[in-house]
Amino acid sequence: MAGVEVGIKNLSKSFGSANIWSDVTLTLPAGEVSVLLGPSGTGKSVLLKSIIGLLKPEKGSIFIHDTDLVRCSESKLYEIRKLFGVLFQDGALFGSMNLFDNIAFPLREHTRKGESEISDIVMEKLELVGLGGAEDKLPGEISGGMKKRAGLARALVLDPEIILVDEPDSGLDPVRTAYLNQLIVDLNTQLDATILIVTHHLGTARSLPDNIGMLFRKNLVMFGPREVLLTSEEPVVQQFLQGRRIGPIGMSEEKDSAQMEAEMEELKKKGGSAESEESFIDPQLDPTEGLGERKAVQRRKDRVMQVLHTLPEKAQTAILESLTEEDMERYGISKDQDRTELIEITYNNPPEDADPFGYKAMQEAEDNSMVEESPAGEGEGEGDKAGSGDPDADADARRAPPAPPESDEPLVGVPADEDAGGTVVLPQAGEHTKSEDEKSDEAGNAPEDQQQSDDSDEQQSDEQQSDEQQSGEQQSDEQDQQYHEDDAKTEQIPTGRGDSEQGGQQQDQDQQGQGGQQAAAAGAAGAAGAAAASGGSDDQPTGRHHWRDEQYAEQGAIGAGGIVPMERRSEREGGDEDRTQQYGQQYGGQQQGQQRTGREAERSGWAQPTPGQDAVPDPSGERAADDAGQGGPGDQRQAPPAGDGSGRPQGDGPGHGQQDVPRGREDDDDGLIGGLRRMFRRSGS
Ligand SMILES: Nc1ncnc2c1ncn2[C@@H]1O[C@H](COP(=O)(O)OP(=O)(O)OP(=O)(O)O)[C@@H](O)[C@H]1O
Repeated sequence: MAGVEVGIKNLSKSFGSANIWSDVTLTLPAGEVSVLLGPSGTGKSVLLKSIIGLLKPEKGSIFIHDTDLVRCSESKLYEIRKLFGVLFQDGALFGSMNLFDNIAFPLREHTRKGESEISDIVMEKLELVGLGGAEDKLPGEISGGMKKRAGLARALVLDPEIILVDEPDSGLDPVRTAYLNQLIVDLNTQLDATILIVTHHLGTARSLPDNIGMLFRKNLVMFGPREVLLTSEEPVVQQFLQGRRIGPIGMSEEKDSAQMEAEMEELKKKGGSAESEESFIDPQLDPTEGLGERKAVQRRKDRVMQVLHTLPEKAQTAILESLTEEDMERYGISKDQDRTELIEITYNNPPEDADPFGYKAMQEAEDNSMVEESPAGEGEGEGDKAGSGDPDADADARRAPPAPPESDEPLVGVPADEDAGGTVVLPQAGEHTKSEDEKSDEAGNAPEDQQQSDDSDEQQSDEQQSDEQQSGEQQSDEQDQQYHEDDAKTEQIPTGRGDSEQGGQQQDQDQQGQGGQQAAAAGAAGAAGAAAASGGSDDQPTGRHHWRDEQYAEQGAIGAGGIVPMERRSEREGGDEDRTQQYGQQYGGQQQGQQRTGREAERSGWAQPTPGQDAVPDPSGERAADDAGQGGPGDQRQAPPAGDGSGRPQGDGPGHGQQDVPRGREDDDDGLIGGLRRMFRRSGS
């Protein structure tokens, strides 16, 4: 069983007036490993927390199966979270529990397994991460690297289908990092889980993932197959991947154009060159011998071959060169076919059935979410009062019809700034300075807001800790009530089981200097979770809702949820098949009549030129808008979502997560692989 696809569309997140990122659109392909890069403070962790619903973006959608996490009810969110395993930056271990109990915690909380079974699972996971024999140690007695591995073991204990890992390699020595990376590849091989890793480690970024994305200047600069980023000519991507000082990224995230030009001049005077080193592609890590093949490899190849025509030439060349003889046979490419000619062919005759960006699927899901998830009883969407933390208000809100959208707000599921959404374009050096000023002016706030928000982190964490103390008593009662509101899973969860006590104990440990950072990580997630749950501002946690903080912190920090009962799993799988069929129907001819030009690539952020054009970014989106002939930058009616390059689920493929069979049918010329074959055969003859 493959992991679950995560579709993110036009997502925007701000804290107060400080925008963190806007219009982030990408797909984490089912069962593949993706890495998210970006300078410090660009909001990578915020994105991770948004994906598990610990933070609530103000715009956009996050689709898992057919549920939009941004708008779904709390109980639905709780359910979906069970699919996740999360490792936060500092492991977020309970300082007062030994490693065994830390790792056993989610099993004890969310399953009915007996102690002997729990013990087997815990020991197996400890062995897996190389911590066999350390089960009796307290977090305060082990190294940072061991804490990370223990956190990973805990994230894995419920066999998650989506694994989010925030900087697994920070503070680790290079050898341990290499081991950890190998472990992640092996896990992906064994679990076939969808994995997203935030990292600053270039070796990890180059050798581990199937896909790479990068956040910069409040945008997702790119997201796509690894070959695209690793061969990219975008200055910011090159600078980051080569770890150079010269380039758009400065000490405080970015430089203005004047500073950059001055640096270039200086460099030239010294006889240096501003040209970057030749980009190169490291081989991807293979699973440890004996584990078998990583299923994601073939799935990814199939997917990438369908979007080949949208990728920059260098990436296409790299992908074509990586094909084995078997692959060439699979896609109907003859051995003596010229690579340049192949690129021309894919460009001019893209596979007929491919819907590489899955825009329609997300649109459809959004429409469905308007119809299915808005009614009373679910309590989501704009004006959602359910989840406020007040059981009476929640009950009222669930009974009440959905509030009509405010005039300047989007309809549920439809981005307000449709014309500006979706396109990831790389702002030019200096442009950001201007737009930031403009934004600040518009909001009536100085750019220092961002700094203030940085500063508020610590303060928030302190406030939260004191909230934790105050809200301990209140927690048990309210938590009981909340759990009773949730459906069948209530039975699985022992209510109010000393959680506040654990929070208190952890804090004690922190005050003793043991695991302070862990608590901060868990606390931040919890604070955000509380706000997300209340549907209110997520940057100002209140004591009143604080019992939720701990609940969310646990869910977030400790594997993000409970085990999915078998009957629910089958429900989900069944539902998924239906959806796969639905996608198949949707896409059955959806793209056929659609014009496929360089516009798609251009819109996708790869800066792929139309023939005869230079590969220059289109920062304003004007050229793209011209091409589209209507709308503004990011006109979703014409353009696919930005740069995901991931290929949303296709009719007969595993893209939607539950089928192990390779995408496309092999024995005839139908399906997507058939389309690829026809395309190449046309050219080969
Ligand atoms: N709960 C919060 N309230 C207010 N601001 C926040 C909150 N969480 C994060 N931020 C702000 O969001 C911005 C992005 O933070 P984030 O931790 O996501 O960055 P990052 O890219 O992960 O950085 P790093 O690589 O250094 O870990 C920062 O300016 C941070 O101060």
